[in-house]
Amino acid sequence: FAGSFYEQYHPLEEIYSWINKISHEHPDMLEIILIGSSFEKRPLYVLKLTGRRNSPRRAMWIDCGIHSREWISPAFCIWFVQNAIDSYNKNPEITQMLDNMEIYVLPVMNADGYVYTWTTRRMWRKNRSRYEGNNCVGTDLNRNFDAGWCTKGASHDPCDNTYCGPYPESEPEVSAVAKFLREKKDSMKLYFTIHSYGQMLLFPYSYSYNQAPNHDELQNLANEATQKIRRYYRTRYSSGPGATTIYLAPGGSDDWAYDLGIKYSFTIELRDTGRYGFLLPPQLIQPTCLEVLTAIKTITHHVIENT
Ligand SMILES: NCCCCC[C@@H](C[SeH])C(=O)O
Ligand SMILES: [Zn+2]
Ligand SMILES: [Zn+2]
Repeated sequence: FAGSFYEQYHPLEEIYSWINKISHEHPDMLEIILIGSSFEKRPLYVLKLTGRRNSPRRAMWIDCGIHSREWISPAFCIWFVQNAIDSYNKNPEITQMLDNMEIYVLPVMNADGYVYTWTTRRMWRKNRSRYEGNNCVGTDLNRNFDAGWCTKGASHDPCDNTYCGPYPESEPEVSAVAKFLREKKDSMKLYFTIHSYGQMLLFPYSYSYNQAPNHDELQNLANEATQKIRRYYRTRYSSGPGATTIYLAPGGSDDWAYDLGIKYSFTIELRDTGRYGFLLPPQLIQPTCLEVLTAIKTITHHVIENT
C-alpha cells in the first residue's frame, strides 16, 4: 500500500474530485473559484483557503502544475491544502498564516498538459494549444506572461520547449491567472509558483540581470528559508535571482507578479537535483512537501510582519 492519498500522484480527474470532496468537508475554510478554462476547455479551479476568524486583509497565491511533467508540483499544492486544514489551531505558524491571509491555491494550472503526461508523453512540459500555421503544439506557460516577453531565454519557434506563444497572455491558462491576480492586486502580498526540479528558491528577475528594488530583502529572506531547510531536513536548496541562479527566462509568472506590485514573489524548484528529476518517486512526496512548507512558513511570517 503506497501510503495515503497525499503520498501518491493522481490523474486530473482524481484531483478534481479531491477538490470537490475537501471543499465539501471544510466549507468554513475552503471555497472553490472557477477562474477560467484551459485551451481544451478544462476548468481551472482555485481553492480559496482561510481561517475561521475575522476576514484577513492580505492575500497570497500559490500555483502548481504550470509545467505538466513536474508532477511533484500539483502533489505539493494538494498536500499543502490538506496539511493547512489539519494544522489549523494546532500549529501556531499555520494558524497565523490562515488568520492573516486569504490563500489562493491553483493545483493544476496546465490542465491539458497534465492529462497529456498521463495519457501520451510523460515528459511533456508546455500546454496543448495549437495555432494556424504552427507545425508544433504547445506554448511554455512560463514564457507567456507579459514580462520581458520573448526576449533572450525564450523562443519564437513553436517546436521549442520554451516557445513564448504568438503574443503575451495568448494562452487561456495564463490570461485566466493574470486576470485574477490583476483583480486582487491591492490585497495580494505574496506570490509562489511551484516547479521542479533543482532544489532552488528563486526570485525576480529572470527576464534580465537587473536587481529587483528589494533584492537584499528577498535574498536575506530566501537565505533564511533555505538555511532552515538545511538545518531541519539536511537538504540543500540554492537561492537567488532567477537570471543568475538558474538561467535567463523571460515571460515568467513570478517576474510578472512582481512588476504587477507583488513585491514578495518566488519560484520554488522542488526536489531533486537530477537523480530522478521529473520522475520523483511517490515516497519522496512527503519529505519534499515538509521541507518546502518550512520555507513557505518562514517567508509568509515575514510578509505578515512587513505588510
Ligand atoms: N520565472 C522564471 C524563473 C526561473 C526559471 C524557472 C523554470 C522552472 Se521549470 C523555467 O520556467 O524554466
Ligand atoms: Zn517548471
Ligand atoms: Zn524546473
